[in-house]
Amino acid sequence: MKKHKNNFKKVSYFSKTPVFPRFSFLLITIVFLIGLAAFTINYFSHSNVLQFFCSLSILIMSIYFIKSWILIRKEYNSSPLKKLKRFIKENKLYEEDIREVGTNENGSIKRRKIVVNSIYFLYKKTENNELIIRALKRADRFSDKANSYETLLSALFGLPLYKKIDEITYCDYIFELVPDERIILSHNPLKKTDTTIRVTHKIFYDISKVSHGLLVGSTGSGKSFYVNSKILDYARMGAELYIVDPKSADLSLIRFIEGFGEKRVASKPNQIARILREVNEIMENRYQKHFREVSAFGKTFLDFSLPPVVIVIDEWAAFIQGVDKKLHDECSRYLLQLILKGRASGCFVELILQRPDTSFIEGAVRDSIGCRIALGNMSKQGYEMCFGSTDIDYKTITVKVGGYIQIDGQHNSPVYFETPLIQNNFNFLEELQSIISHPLRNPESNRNREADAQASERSVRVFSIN
Ligand SMILES: Nc1ncnc2c1ncn2[C@@H]1O[C@H](COP(=O)(O)OP(=O)(O)OP(=O)(O)O)[C@@H](O)[C@H]1O
Repeated sequence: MKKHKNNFKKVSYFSKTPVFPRFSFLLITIVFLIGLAAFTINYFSHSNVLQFFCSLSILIMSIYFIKSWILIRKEYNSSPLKKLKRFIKENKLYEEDIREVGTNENGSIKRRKIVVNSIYFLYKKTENNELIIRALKRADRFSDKANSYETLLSALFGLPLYKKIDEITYCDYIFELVPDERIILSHNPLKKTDTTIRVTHKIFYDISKVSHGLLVGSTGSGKSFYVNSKILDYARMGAELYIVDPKSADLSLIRFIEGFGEKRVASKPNQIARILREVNEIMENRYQKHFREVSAFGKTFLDFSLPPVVIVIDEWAAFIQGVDKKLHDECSRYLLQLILKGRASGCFVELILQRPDTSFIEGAVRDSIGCRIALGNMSKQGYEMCFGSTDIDYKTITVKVGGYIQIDGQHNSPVYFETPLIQNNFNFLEELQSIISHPLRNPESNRNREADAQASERSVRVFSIN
């Protein structure tokens, strides 16, 4: 079996069984015969001690070899190589042709069916415990169907398909050997701060590389619970949080937490516009102060110890539809600026929508959002508006907190995941309060926090003059 580039191993109809499993039976037989010969010689010798030790070592050796042989065969039989070879044969993924192979005794031409072409698969197991099966598209009769084996391959390996990536020259089927697990939210004493958002045990990202979030889902799909877990992650990294909750629902209760109040939590249109303006002002102020010189090239807010500033906006569509044109245009402009310009300065938007609609969020803006999530079942158009057009078959979501996620730089198509579990005894507001008042919350950025506060106060003054 040939090794392909990127550590892939190649399998086709023509692949041979590797040497060890192929000759292991022969090896065992040889060992057994040697043992038998030794036993016979030993039997006819007259020393009892020699007889005993010889018999014992023969017995141990035989057991060891038989066990190794069973293990090798077992490993080989369950290997992707053996399974894919069987798959190719049973599904006739090869081409035969009748060829002349000589002459018969009576002089007539001898013909035989021989295999002339086969589908080619590559496979590898990754460090993340994923099994990648790659069906090659070699411009032959197997190319058209290379992207249609998900059900068969799932059955072959007894694993659900995790991801499928359809490219011009190949189609990758990715299976998780160790399934991902949900995080269980629990009281988590702050030990150190970093800029990671944790989604599941396997899925997480750094906000300095992946900025902004879009969360879409119908009512009851788990959006608010999921955004709570994101808010805690942001709070742990020392972020300055602003909450926009036009429905005055659960999120607006954050105003009762010390340090939030009406200044940071808005429900009424004018308050919402003020908060959006304030965060824009902070962003512009940071650009003026830190990013004007050429030395700032390639730097981000982390290089200047600036805390992230995050604005969480629940039900953007409901809000923007219900305001007059002036406010609509103003708020839309602020949102757009933040999404397009916010990353380097550390100003981020977490946008929550009941359904993705291009009238609320345009394709180009959506594409600037690094982490996009659709919770619950959605129509094809719904998925398309959230992730752009992809070639994946979204499975029916039966678990309430299940959905699809696509993170820039990590996934080139959406993958299934389940949001962190929030148990009944977990008190989100208490946890947020304990994080916010923790002394470890990014002490070195306090100075910059003050500068931001001055900027936002200036913005409030401008707003009240307006
Ligand atoms: N991560 C979770 N852990 C535990 N329970 C959850 C989780 N997510 C959702 N639920 C359950 O589902 C219910 C609905 O979730 P949630 O309120 O987050 O939905 P939603 O999408 O925000 O709905 P709406 O748009 O109506 O506000 C919750 O009250 C809770 O019982």
